[in-house]
Amino acid sequence: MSSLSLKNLSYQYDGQKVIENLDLEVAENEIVCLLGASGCGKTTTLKAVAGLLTPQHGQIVIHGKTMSDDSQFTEPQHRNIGMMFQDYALFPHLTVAQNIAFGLSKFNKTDKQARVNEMLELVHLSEFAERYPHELSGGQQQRVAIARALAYKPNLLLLDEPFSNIDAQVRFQLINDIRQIIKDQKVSAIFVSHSKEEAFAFADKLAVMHKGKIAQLGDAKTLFEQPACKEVAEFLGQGIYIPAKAESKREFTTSFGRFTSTKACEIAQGAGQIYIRPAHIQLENGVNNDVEILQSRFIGTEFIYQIKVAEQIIEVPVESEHALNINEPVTFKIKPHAVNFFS
Ligand SMILES: Nc1ncnc2c1ncn2[C@@H]1O[C@H](COP(=O)(O)OP(=O)(O)OP(=O)(O)O)[C@@H](O)[C@H]1O
Repeated sequence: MSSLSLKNLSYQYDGQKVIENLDLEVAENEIVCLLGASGCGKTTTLKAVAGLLTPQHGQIVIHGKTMSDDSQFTEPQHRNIGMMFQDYALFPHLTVAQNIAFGLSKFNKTDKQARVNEMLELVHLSEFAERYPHELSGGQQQRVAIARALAYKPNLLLLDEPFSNIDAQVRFQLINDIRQIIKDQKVSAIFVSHSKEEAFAFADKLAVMHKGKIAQLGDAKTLFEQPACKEVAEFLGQGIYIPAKAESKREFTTSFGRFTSTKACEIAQGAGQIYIRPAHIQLENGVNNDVEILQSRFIGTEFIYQIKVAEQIIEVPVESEHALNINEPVTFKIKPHAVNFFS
């Protein structure tokens, strides 16, 4: 059974369509990241799942129970969902232990104390039980928030930009810790982020949103290597489009020469474009084939060259030992890789 199933979900604010016929399935114990450009409807989707707004159309099913469809609506407090938002929303006048105990009103005193202790241990904050939120670091506050969200054993956890206030230096350690906590508790989670690096580190699957729909759902490697559309390709990493003709599923002709993909591209047919990421570009001194070096900078182990090619600008790293002589002609080559072709 899916943990969460969204079917044909639509939502509009004052006539402005934000989510349109959105479908999404989250499996049990799976962490899915809603990823996409600002304003594409990520938070609105999360709020609809939480029951904080009422979709105009569609169905929301959590663990086999319909929470919302055209004829019914379950209030947020009856959805058994844990929520965590970017400001953590801890109660400043309550201690860490009291914050975690907050949602446990249905537990008796002994069970409540046992569950709070269990959660404190889980997030490694037992010795901070009597502190107040302002006496904790950002990462510790966030661990309290996750402990509170998990304390009453929710069916589903919703996290909106949970790592955005965390210092970059500790962020990835914390992401690993919290991922492990969620996995240990065998809860499914939907997580909203702007950052693909966070999504790659935290989620099992990514759901890239575009114009109120899920453009593609899959694991990070699949989305990165086989994006279903230009929006997904571009969102997951910068690149440039090179006009190309598919001679077969593997052979492509471009103005930079003939090129063989390392993997068959099933949709390749006729004239189109291939999407080239910096890692697929090889620059070397030789004959200039319509590439212009705009800038170069040294960043330690490599040089970064900003180049203009096919009327687009891209930054390409080159290891120091292969540094270019930028006063001489430069050749643009496409390295062997699994091609992304768009017709
Ligand atoms: N209460 C509201 N009233 C009217 N429009 C709203 C409201 N909340 C959000 N919107 C609009 O709905 C669209 C989607 O908003 P949403 O917050 O879901 O986007 P998002 O993908 O989470 O964006 P971000 O990444 O910037 O947080 C945006 O165009 C936003 O301006």
